[in-house]
Amino acid sequence: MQSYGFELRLSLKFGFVCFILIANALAVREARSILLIPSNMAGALAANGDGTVPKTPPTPSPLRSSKYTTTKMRILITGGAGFIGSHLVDRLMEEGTNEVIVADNFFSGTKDNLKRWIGHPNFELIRHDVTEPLLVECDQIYHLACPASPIFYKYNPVKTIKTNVMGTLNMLGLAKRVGARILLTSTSEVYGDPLQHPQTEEYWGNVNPIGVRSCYDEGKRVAETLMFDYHRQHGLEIRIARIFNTYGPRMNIDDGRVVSNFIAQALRGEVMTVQAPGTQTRSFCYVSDMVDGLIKLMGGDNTGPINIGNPGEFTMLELANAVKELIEPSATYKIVENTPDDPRQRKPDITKATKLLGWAPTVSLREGLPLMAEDFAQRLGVSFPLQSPRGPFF
Ligand SMILES: NC(=O)c1ccc[n+]([C@@H]2O[C@H](COP(=O)([O-])OP(=O)(O)OC[C@H]3O[C@@H](n4cnc5c(N)ncnc54)[C@H](O)[C@@H]3O)[C@@H](O)[C@H]2O)c1
Ligand SMILES: O=c1ccn([C@@H]2O[C@H](COP(=O)(O)OP(=O)(O)O[C@H]3OC[C@@H](O)[C@H](O)[C@H]3O)[C@@H](O)[C@H]2O)c(=O)[nH]1
Repeated sequence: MQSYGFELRLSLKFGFVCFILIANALAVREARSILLIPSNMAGALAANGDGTVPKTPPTPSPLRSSKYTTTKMRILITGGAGFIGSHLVDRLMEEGTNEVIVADNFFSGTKDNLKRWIGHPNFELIRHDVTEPLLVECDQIYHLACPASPIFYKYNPVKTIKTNVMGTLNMLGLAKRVGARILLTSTSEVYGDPLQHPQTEEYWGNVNPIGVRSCYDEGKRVAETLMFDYHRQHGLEIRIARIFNTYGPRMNIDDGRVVSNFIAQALRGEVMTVQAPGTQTRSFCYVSDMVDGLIKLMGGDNTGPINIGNPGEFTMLELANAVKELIEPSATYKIVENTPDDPRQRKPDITKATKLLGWAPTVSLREGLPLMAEDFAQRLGVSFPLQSPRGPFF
């Protein structure tokens, strides 16, 4: 009897130990299943690496895939009546395979910049403010609408930030609706007064959030944020160009930017206004190089942001001397007061543009300045003998 009791106690103990072990194993597996990522998700998270699951892009209009109706590429350019935009229109229209639609409110652009194309069967011009929604069937959107000159964007700062935020939201909504690829012309100003020099796209910037330039600098930063949020959330095909200072024919003569100011002042026989200290630097990209870069970015596979600019860096005093030498030898300059928050230095690192887009600027300052001066002279009704460039200036 005693041995029977012993055996019973032993088997009860053994059973209890087994129960504990099994319960423990189940608890551990349950805990792990809560923590472990389900296998079907693992790939997705790995794909984005940021916890979001990639979305398929919105479907384009059925016309895009129609077999019998051959449509041209329908390209919307907001801000297409402006300086860069009108050169982009020229290039896309000259390709002959596109239908181009410009939406512009003519705040800083003019119809005059587009007179060559008005009435052309593949061209349409709409007077439209992008802070209001726009419904247009299209395949690509170049979103350039925003005043670029500090004089213009500081004129109505609230409107400038509305244009950058609401305007970009409206264009992203349109792109999502019609399944269009959208390119934003952002700016080197997203780096603010850079502490990194030259600036790479990984640099987060040094921007004053409440200054007189913030409507533009922060507006463009928010525009970039919105572009990436639509990309991550809706799978939109986005492209972001961070454009550095660009110059060339068709800039507003009274635009207030440094190259247009110096050339107009020299041609008019006025003293060039070098804003203090004059040792601050910029890098200038000729407009035809800029347009090449934008088209390559839109046609490529990289979302960006990608710096597009000319790494040739020089001070404002050097620029004034270049205008004196190349445009008007009798020109003189004076140092005048600068505006708040003016960046002290700016120079693009264009490694990504070169490697990913196969792009690099081709027009030197020495070649570009006279071409711009010839355009200004003709528009100002003054004579300007175009001197042949005497070798690369920078
Ligand atoms: N030129 C540069 O050095 C430079 C540098 C960096 C970034 N960018 C960017 O490139 C783009 C074009 O610059 P740009 O030099 O041709 O300037 P721009 O002022 O000549 O052209 C801007 C165009 O947008 C239009 N526009 C402005 N607000 C609008 C609105 N709310 N709705 C519709 N149209 C509107 C203007 O009328 C103008 O035609 C801008 O987005 C600018 O921020 C330019
Ligand atoms: O008459 C002038 C005008 C400007 N300047 C100086 O020239 C430098 C460049 O000023 P600009 O107004 O031409 O242009 P910014 O560099 O301020 O902005 C420019 O580049 C960034 C883009 O996003 C902007 O759209 C473009 O305007 C500044 O240091 C300014 O102080 C002068 O010395 N004299």
